[in-house]
Amino acid sequence: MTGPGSKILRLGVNIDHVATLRNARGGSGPDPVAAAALAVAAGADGITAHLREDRRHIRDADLARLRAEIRAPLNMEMAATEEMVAIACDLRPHACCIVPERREEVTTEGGLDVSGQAASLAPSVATLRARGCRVSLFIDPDPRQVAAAAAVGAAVVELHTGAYAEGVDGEITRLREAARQAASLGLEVHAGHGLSFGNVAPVAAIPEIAELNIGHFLIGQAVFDGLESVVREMRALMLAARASISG
Ligand SMILES: CC(=O)[C@@H](O)[C@H](O)COP(=O)(O)O
Ligand SMILES: NCC(=O)COP(=O)(O)O
Repeated sequence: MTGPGSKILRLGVNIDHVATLRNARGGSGPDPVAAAALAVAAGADGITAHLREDRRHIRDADLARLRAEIRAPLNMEMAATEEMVAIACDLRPHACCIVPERREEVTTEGGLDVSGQAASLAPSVATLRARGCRVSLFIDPDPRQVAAAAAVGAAVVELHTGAYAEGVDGEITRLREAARQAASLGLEVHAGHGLSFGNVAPVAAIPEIAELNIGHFLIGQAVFDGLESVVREMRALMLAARASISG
């Protein structure tokens, strides 16, 4: 098939908030690695896990088990700190997505300021690349940030969809334009944050986007429908939206 709708669209399932539930009681369940296995069995194309500096959800041992036990690409989200770069170099996940982190934040509130921190980010990107990781930068859909991501040597940008999910005016246009710009610079384009059954279609229909990473909604909805069912439904919605734009 040719045309814009023929491009690949993968679903990466973020299992962080299975670990949030586990950590609420300090025991071993629910197990985020078992959730990852179920998600993959239901059609997830990859697993995303964010090792926060404060270890509020995913822990080092979870990542080691995800790497050893899950037969799907692992996308490790991380801050660009010396500690995290060393862990990623040891773990060698398929991809490393560098995100901004503020210890007191409830969630990842915005994208990385790549243009303002290019000098400090470039060595981390180079180190991770040298270890064979595909480096992704989690950025707002801002033309300056897209250009800076290409300039520091990233292979991928993940566009932060949080403002879009909150209904900010004009955000879908910014996402479309940023995706087009990134693809024209040779970057692979991903997107994620705050996506749900109700808002995923317009983002999935952006032809340059190759991957969506979705977590909080899927884990929450799984309480009602089961994890396998919500992963299947999300993939179906994404692929239907993408098919709707094929020429
Ligand atoms: C970077 C990102 O968007 C995800 O990691 C998401 O933030 C889930 O983790 P938190 O809810 O801890 O931010
Ligand atoms: N990078 C975005 C991600 O992994 C999932 O974000 P969310 O769906 O948990 O908001």
